[in-house]
Amino acid sequence: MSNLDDHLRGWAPRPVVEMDPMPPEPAGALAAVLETGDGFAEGDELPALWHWAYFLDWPPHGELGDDGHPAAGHFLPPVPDRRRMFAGGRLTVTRPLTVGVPAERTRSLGAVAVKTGRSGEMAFVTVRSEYRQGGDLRLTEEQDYVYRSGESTAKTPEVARPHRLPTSDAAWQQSFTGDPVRLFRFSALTANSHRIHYDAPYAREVESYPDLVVHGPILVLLMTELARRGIPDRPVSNVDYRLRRPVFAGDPVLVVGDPADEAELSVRSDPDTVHARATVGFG
Ligand SMILES: C/C(=C\C(=O)SCCNC(=O)CCNC(=O)[C@H](O)C(C)(C)COP(=O)(O)OP(=O)(O)OC[C@H]1O[C@@H](n2cnc3c(N)ncnc32)[C@H](O)[C@@H]1OP(=O)(O)O)C(=O)O
Repeated sequence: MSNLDDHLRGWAPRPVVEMDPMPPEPAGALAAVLETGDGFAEGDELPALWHWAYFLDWPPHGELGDDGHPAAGHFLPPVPDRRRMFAGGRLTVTRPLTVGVPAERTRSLGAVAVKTGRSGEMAFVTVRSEYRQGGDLRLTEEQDYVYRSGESTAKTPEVARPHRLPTSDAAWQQSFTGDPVRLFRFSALTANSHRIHYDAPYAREVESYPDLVVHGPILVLLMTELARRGIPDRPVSNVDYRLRRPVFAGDPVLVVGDPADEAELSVRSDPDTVHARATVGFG
């Protein structure tokens, strides 16, 4: 049995129910950070995945670890020297959430799996969430987090840093380069205080990344938004995504996709490296 299996044996956090009044302001702030041009008022539908700006955790400062993440948390696994990344997830939209209507979220532990990849032993922890308004199920979501234990060495498989955009003949294309100000604003908007996203000396010297790490949720939102704008007359009904390689601040990437009932999107850099993939379905 592996080290991580030892630490995770018997870990079984109970489900947690939380409420959020769902005011328009966080959606408006996310529109500003992503530059979508959307405005929100009470009664508007929230686009798929924009609930990531709601139900935020703000633990007291003294409860944060050296990495800026909460030192302990209900769905944070008991792994020593825990290092976490967002690895993937799935969303099903039964009906979009309505801005201005209080929502209830029930979170529970889904799968826990220890796997060995190119970067060594990792624990994949899936957190399942159901979102309801007025008692009706609106969203069902699973999010996969990957946890490693111990000192960081060369955790990212070697890949050349991209300097220019790849070419593509995809119907949908959008270029993106993460910069420290946008990353800082997204961290604030999602209450994500992990230092890899806004503290460059920490990201380089402690976690051995070449630069600030672009939040996985930004990449997933860029793909989902490209699809939402590509087929504006059909609502997004499901999103399935996986984050494969980190994107670093200053590195240009191209978000691409083609229209389909189940549209395939990706975030790519040159040389032809896939950083993230998503399948977006429409109702
Ligand atoms: C928010 C937030 C944090 C962040 O935003 S962090 C920045 C965003 N996240 C990333 O940049 C992650 C990028 N991805 C990676 O670094 C790697 O893909 C990862 C997840 C470390 C895995 O890489 P490996 O090369 O070590 O692993 P393999 O590709 O060889 O796969 C090994 C087995 O693992 C399975 N697997 C891979 N990805 C997933 C996944 N998303 N879900 C479930 N399972 C996964 C893969 O299938 C292999 O399994 P086998 O059974 O086939 O062995 C914040 O903290 O809140």
